[in-house]
Amino acid sequence: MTRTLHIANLSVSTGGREPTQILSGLDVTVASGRVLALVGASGSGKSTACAAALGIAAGNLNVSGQVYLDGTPVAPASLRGRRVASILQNPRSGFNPLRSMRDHLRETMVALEKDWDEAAAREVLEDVGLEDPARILDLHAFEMSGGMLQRMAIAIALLSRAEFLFADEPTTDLDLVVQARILDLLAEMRDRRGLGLLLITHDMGVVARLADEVAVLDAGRLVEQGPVGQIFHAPRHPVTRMLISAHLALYGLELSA
Ligand SMILES: Nc1ncnc2c1ncn2[C@@H]1O[C@H](COP(=O)(O)OP(=O)(O)OP(=O)(O)O)[C@@H](O)[C@H]1O
Repeated sequence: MTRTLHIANLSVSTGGREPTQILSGLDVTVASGRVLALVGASGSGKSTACAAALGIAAGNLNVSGQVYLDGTPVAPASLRGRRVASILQNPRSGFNPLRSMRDHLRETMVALEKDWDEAAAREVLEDVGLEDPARILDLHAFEMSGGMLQRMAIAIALLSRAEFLFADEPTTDLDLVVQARILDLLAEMRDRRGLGLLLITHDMGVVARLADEVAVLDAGRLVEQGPVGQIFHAPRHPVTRMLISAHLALYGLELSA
């Protein structure tokens, strides 16, 4: 059965005397076994959309809209962790500074009603390219680099077996070898376990490699949405065309008219 997470009419604005609209009525659906890429220029509202849908938008923002799981309205906070794992842009914010990486993985296993399994924990750390897992398990967030923490967040998401994953630029700070490995892992989670992935990225190479559907944001509005092949071969909106052109230019290619 296909499960769906429908983010409906999501709007976000700043408060205060002169409010600014950051997101205007975003409507997208993430389905199990599919990857939906949310793309757009810097500042178009991608990260805000992800945080608002998870119920963790910054306190100064006004959020309206509704999230539906398989058609039933749900509170975003009730989805986090178990149903929807997340890998956010700033990985440090996701870790409790007082707890070791072993504690964080243990919590994930407890949530799954499993006993601590050191071998499984080490394996998942190796999967995401964290070498010397025995040492890593004893570390705290302040002892680790941003890249290591990003891999750790991905390891926790892998271990959690959540049905959906919201990943905000999950591979941006990683070297190309680890980046390729993580993208392969995410594809495997989609194909084998039917993970539904909302992937936020500005990297159209990542989109080409992983996405099934693409949604394009411009100044907080959804301006184009479609299957990945259509977006790459027949982009309609100027922003989509700009993103594809910039990507093709990396390979010395041009978008045909
Ligand atoms: N807490 C906040 N208060 C005021 N403005 C905010 C807040 N958070 C985000 N914004 C503004 O909302 C707009 C969208 O930001 P957001 O980070 O969602 O964009 P983005 O598409 O994810 O960009 P990037 O790719 O650079 O991460 C930006 O203009 C940003 O300055």
